[in-house]
Amino acid sequence: MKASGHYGTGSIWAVVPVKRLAHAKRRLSPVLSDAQRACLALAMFRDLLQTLTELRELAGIVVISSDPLVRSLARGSALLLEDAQEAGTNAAVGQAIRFLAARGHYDVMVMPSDIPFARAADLRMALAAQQDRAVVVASDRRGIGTNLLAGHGLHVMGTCFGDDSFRLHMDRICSAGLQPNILQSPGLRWDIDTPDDLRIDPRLICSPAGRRTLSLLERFSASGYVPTPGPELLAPMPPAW
Ligand SMILES: Nc1nc2c(ncn2[C@@H]2O[C@H](COP(=O)(O)OP(=O)(O)OP(=O)(O)O)[C@@H](O)[C@H]2O)c(=O)[nH]1
Ligand SMILES: O=C(O)[C@H](O)COP(=O)(O)O
Repeated sequence: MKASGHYGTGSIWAVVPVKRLAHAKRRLSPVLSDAQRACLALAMFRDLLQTLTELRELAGIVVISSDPLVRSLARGSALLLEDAQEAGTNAAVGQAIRFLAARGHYDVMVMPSDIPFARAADLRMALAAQQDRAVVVASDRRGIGTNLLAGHGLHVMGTCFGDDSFRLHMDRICSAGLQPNILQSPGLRWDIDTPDDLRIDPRLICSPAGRRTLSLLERFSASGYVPTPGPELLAPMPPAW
């Protein structure tokens, strides 16, 4: 494929849709200003992109966005697709996975841009779990949303990101006669959607992933916009990490 971007040795393409920053994270508007939400969305995306670029096991990364800043920061690491419609997550993801399928790339790993704590090890697990006729799914920590969906031929199955997406994806995988492979990993479970999600799990604080996001949240908290994190935030990671 002829385009700028990051190209590894594998066959699976990572796909990340990114909304225009000015419209991002509306559910955080009770606690963060417009500018803060845009900065947070950008920090989370950059953390995830950095981790993805460490994964030589990927074929490459596709970022689909109309946001000029997102596009300029991703240039050089990802293949950029313009999201002219801006018609929501599924439309953007659909465009990206059809683009790849049309070029003979059927293996994809789709993630929202708000999972900054996803570690390279988590994503490697997802890549390894993606086998023939298996679709890998990781939910958010509430078991309601989908933080990762990976499989072969997802452009045929389609995606159902949005309300209750984990259940909808599971239904769709089963109806398609595919095998759901559910991935449980703390780094993948923590997306940041609501004010409650800003109280970051202490186990994530020492994670190698999410550094920009954490440092931004610390700055917000110092300026009094979000609840000040307690001392538990500095607790060491448990041995499992
Ligand atoms: N390219 C593109 N990405 C989108 C669009 N809508 C949402 N996304 C991305 O899809 C993922 C899930 O987005 P949402 O939950 O709808 O939006 P959000 O900004 O995370 O949060 P809210 O505004 O609070 O709903 C994130 O990576 C978004 O940036 C869109 O219209 N185009
Ligand atoms: O289920 C979903 O739609 C995903 O979790 C992505 O969206 P989010 O930004 O709401 O996490």
